[in-house]
This record gives sequence, structure tokens and C-alpha cells, in this order.
Amino acid sequence: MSAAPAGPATGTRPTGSRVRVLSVAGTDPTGGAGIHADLKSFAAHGAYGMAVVTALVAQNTHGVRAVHVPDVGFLRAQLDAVSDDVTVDAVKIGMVGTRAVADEVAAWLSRATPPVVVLDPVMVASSGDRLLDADAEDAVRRLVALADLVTPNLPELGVLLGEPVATAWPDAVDQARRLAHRSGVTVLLKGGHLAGDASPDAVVDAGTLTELDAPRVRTTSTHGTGCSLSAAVAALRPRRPDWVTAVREAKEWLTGAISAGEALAVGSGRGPVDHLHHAPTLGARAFSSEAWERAAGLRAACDDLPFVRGLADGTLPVDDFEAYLHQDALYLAQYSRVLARASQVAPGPAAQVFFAQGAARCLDIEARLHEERLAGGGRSGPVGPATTAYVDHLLAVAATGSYAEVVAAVLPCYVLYADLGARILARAGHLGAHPYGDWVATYGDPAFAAAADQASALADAAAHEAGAATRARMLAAYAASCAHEVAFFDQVRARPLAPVG
Ligand SMILES: Nc1ncnc2c1ncn2[C@@H]1O[C@H](COP(=O)(O)OP(=O)(O)OP(=O)(O)O)[C@@H](O)[C@H]1O
Ligand SMILES: Cc1ncc(CO)c(N)n1
Repeated sequence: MSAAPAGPATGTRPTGSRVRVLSVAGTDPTGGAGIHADLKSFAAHGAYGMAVVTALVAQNTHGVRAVHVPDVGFLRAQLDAVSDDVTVDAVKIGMVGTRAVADEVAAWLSRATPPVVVLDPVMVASSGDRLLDADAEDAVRRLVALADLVTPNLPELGVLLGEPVATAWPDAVDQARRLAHRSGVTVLLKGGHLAGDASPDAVVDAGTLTELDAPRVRTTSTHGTGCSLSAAVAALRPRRPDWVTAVREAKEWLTGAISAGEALAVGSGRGPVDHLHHAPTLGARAFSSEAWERAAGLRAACDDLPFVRGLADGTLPVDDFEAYLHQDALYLAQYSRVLARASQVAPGPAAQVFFAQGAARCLDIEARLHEERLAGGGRSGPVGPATTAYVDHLLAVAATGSYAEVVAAVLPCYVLYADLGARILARAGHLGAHPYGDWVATYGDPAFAAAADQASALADAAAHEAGAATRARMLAAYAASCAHEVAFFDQVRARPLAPVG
């Protein structure tokens, strides 16, 4: 702030192991905006977060229902409780609500002189509800003068200048320049309210302009984006050389957080962003058990297939079984390549060896089972459509997905077969009389179960390292493979294959 002319780049460096950042803002009990968003933003950027409440807001993803502003004496008590005890490396100021609050915060800034002050001049919520009294706009202008960075959206910029709201980006940039020039602060102009395919922002100070382009995400999850961005910038600035560097990094993170917002399934209005989309989640359920449970419907559908029932009780016509084995041999030849890909991109030697051995085993032991069965039959014929679809899915993940996604995509083939094999074996008791005993013995073998467990453990380890977005892609790849497994079993009866040659 202006009382610390050296500024954050040359001022006192944070001395703690984490940057200590304070949010002075209103609340959002649904967790998407205000101090709730700020604290998540701080955590997402490795900062130690603190919060002083200016106003209690009864709001959700649809809008604001009520605002309660506690008396400013209590606000002062909160602010002093923090600064009397804790070194504050950066402050982010959000909703102030009233003139009295704005003035109280201004007085505290002058007393406490925190080295980095980011002001988000909150006036209207994304729902359109007012969050600032009309007579408080002057007080917010006074706060601007005490800030290092101010982060208006287009309407707020218009109010700060006392001018009509800009509708075109060049006009808004021009306004930002004038605000920076007039007040001496750096302006982060936010383009979220523009129409079009882009959501650009710009960092403007008296002498320079840096535009930061970003694609506009097609989503309704934009509640609290302004809060989240300004908090991220406040958390980063003490550790970054300048505003542009901090803002660029924060904006890249925010675009990812916006993209991951809908998957949170929070509220039915304008939902929040996923602040921790990039981060591993401590305490998350093991990936393999979550994916397995989510596939319960597909597993039940699999058990119900005439093919699988017939395979289990031995009533399946031999012809059908052989048609399946033929398709399976074609499948395994490609599945082996996908396992080899998992080995190629594996993060360490244990996974590399496991998947390399799996790739060899597919071609070796399992294919031998098929050849013995089919020997003399000389079964040939085209690749079935379900085989093609399954293989295409796996090869696409192998070609474009990360290691984590490849492991997720190959996992159903292990775990569904191990489960099916073990259950059929348990039901049959002994396999002497079972017409497909060799198949059941292969997949019911405890060694196969052990391989499935090991594949699951590797997928869990990959998921543990991954952020929420990668984990979501892993779940999708796994679910798609399960659906392909069902269609694969079903293709023999559903769509008679080419006649035995
Ligand atoms: N749909 C979107 N896709 C990508 N980025 C977006 C989108 N909507 C907003 N942003 C970005 O989010 C940040 C906040 O922008 P915006 O102009 O919406 O601020 P705001 O109105 O203060 O936000 P809030 O919704 O919290 O009131 C900016 O970096 C903006 O570019
Ligand atoms: C408390 C609070 N601050 C800011 C915003 C702006 O999104 C909001 N909706 N609620």
C-alpha cells in the first residue's frame, strides 16, 4: 500500500514457511464466494489463510437473500486481533457493504500497513444482487487509494470512475488506464462480463498494459470467480516478482477451476468453481473402490447377460464360446499394446515391470488358452464391432491420456474378469465337469486375483498423485471400459459373428 513505498518486491520478505494472507470480506454459506472462496484460494496456492468477516450474507447459487452487517466496533476488534498478533504478508479486501465498514477497513490499513493490499471492489453479486450500499461508493474510492492492486469487473470500473459502463474491451482498457493514472494503483481489469468466446483480463498501471487472454469456458460455474481470482493474486504476489506474473499464474489456475466447477454438483443456480481441482485430495476414497462401486449397474448388467449366465452354468453353446474366444484373442493382441503403453509411461520401475509383464502375459498364457481351444477349428472372421469399439477406446486413451488414465482404462479388464472368474469358480466347486473349466481356472486363479489387486493398487497410487480433473478423467475412462466389457460379452448373441471358417 502507499504507506509502504518500497512495495512488495523490495519490501520485507515473508518470514514464515507459508505466506500469511488475510481476507477481509463477506460470507457465502454455500462456499463459492466471499471469505469461503478466498480461504480455498489461499490454500490452493499454498498460503496460510486468515479471515475477518465484514458482513454475513445469506446467499446461495441463486442469489442473495439477506445481508447482516455487524457493528463496525466488532469489525475493528477482529482486524486488530489479527494484526496485533500475526504478521500479515498480504491482504485481500472483498465485500465491504457499507460506508462505515469501508472507512473502518481504511483506518485499519493505515494502522497496520500490510505490504500487499489487493482490493476487489465488490458492488454487485454475479446474481445481480447489490452488495454495496449506494452511498458507500465514495468510501470504496477512498479504499482504492490505499490498495496496491484493484480488481474491478466492467461495471465496477465504471462506478469507480463515475462513468458509464464500458461494453467494448478497448473502452474498458481505456478506463482502466485512466483509473491507474488517477489513483496510482495497478488495475486488474476483468473481462468476465464481456460477450464472446474469450474472457480476457488486463493488468494496467500508469505506464504499461498487459493483456492476458483466456478462453471463455461454457459453464454456469462462475459464482465467486472474482473473489477467487483476487485472493489467488494476493496469495501469490509476495512470492512473485511483479503483478503480471502473479496474475497470469492465478488466471491460468482460475480457468481450470472454472472448467472443473460443474463436476462439484453444488447448487442448481450459478455454481462455484473447484478451487482445489489441481490438488491431490487427502482422504479421498481409493480410486479403485469408488470406480468399482460406480460401475455396480454395469456389473449387474454383465451378470444378467445370456452369454455370461451360460458361461457360468456351462449351458453356453460351444459355438458361442468359441466365437467369443476368437474375438477375445483379437482384443488381447491390442490390449497387450495398451499395457505396453502403460509400462512405457509408468512413473517407476514397479509399475513399468508390472505392465510389461502383463503385456507379455496377454499374448502368452491367455492367447495360448485361446489357441488350444480353437486349434483345429481354424476359426477366423472379422473383428466384431464391440471388439473394435473397446479396442478403439483403449488405444485412444493410450495415445492421448496420461499414465493415470491409461491405468484406469485397462483396470476393468483385470478386475471384472477376476471377479467373474472367482465367483464362477466358487459356484462350480470343482471344475472337472465344467465345459469351460479352463477359462474359469485361468481367471478364477488366485494369481490372477493378485494381478488385479496389484493393478488396482497402481491405479490408486496414480489417482492419489492426480488432481480432481485427472481423477474425473480416470473415472470416465474406467466407466467406458466397463461398458465396453458388457457389450463385448453381449456381442456373441446380440450380433451373430461371421460363420466359422
Ligand atoms: N466463463 C468464463 N470462462 C473463463 N473465465 C471466466 C469466465 N467468467 C469469468 N471468467 C474470469 O473470471 C475472473 C472474474 O471475472 P468477472 O469479470 O466475472 O469478475 P466478477 O464479476 O468480479 O466475478 P464474480 O462472479 O465473483 O462477481 C476473470 O479472470 C474472468 O476473466
Ligand atoms: C460475500 C460475497 N462477496 C462477493 C461476492 C461476489 O461474487 C458474493 N457473491 N458474496
